[in-house]
Amino acid sequence: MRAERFALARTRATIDAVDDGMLLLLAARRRLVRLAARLKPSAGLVASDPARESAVRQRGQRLARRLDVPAGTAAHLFDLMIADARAQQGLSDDADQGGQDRSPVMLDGMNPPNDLSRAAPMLRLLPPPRRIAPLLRVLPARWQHALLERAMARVLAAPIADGALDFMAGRRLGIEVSDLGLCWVLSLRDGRLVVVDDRPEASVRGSATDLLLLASRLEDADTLFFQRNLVLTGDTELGLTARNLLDRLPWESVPLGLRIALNRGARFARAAREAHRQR
Ligand SMILES: O=C(O)C(=O)C[C@]1(C(=O)O)C=C[C@@H](O)C=C1
Repeated sequence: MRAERFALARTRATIDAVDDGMLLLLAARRRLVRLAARLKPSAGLVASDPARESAVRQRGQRLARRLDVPAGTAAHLFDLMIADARAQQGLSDDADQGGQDRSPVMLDGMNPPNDLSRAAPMLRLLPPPRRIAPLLRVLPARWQHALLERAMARVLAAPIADGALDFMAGRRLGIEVSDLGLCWVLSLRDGRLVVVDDRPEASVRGSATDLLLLASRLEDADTLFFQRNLVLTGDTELGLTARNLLDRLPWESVPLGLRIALNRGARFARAAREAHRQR
C-alpha cells in the first residue's frame, strides 16, 4: 500500500512535468504564431489560411493515430490551438466564416529570401536554443534517438554502404549539442549508426547552430574547428578520423529534399543567432 502510494505520487509528479511541458510547448507555438503573423504581410499572404489550418489538423490526426491518441481528443486539441492562434491575430473563431481572407494569396518571388538579415527583428522573437532545451527534454529519449538514427541513415547512406564508416564499428563517438544540453553516443552496429547508452571514447561538441552549419555544409569542418566553435575531446585518433570523414562526405549522395531542408534550417538558425547577438 505504501509502495503504491509512493508510486502514485511519483506518477503524478511526472504528469505535472508533462503538463508543464505542454504549456511550454503552447507558449512556444504562440510565439511562432506571432512570428508567422508578422511575416505573412511581407510574404504576400493574408492572415487567415484555411488550407494551412486543414493541413495542420491532418498532420495532427496522422500523428495521433500513430501515438494511439483518440482522434476526437486530438481534434479538440487542434481546434483549441488554432482558435487561439486565430484570436492572437484578431481573426474570427471559425476559419470558414473568417471574412474576406478566404485563401492565401501567393505573390511572385514567394521563395524565402536569401537574405534573412531583414527578418532580424522577427527572428529575435524566437526563443534562443537554451530556452528550447527544456522543451526538448520533454521528448522521450527513445524518440530523439529514433529520429537521429533515421536522419543519420539517410544522410550517411552512401558512406555506410561503401564502408567509409567501418572505423566506427564497436567505437563510441559522442555528439554534444552544448546549448540544448543534449548528448548522444553513436556507434556502428550491424551496418547502422545507432545511439548507444555508454560513455563516448571521443566527442564533438558544439552549439546546435554550428552542428547544423556543419551538417548542411554551409561551414566547413576546418573553419568550425579552427574557430573553436566545434571542439573535439577524448580519443584524438577516433575524433580526427570522424572529423576527416565529415570533410569527405559525398554531399551529392544526400537526397536533394534533405539537402534543401538542412540548408534552409542552418541558414535560419544562423540568422536567428545573429539576431539574438545584436539584441
Ligand atoms: O501558419 C499560420 O500562418 C498561422 O497563423 C498559424 C495557424 C495555426 O494555428 O496553425 C493559425 C491561423 C492560420 O489561418 C493558419 C495557421
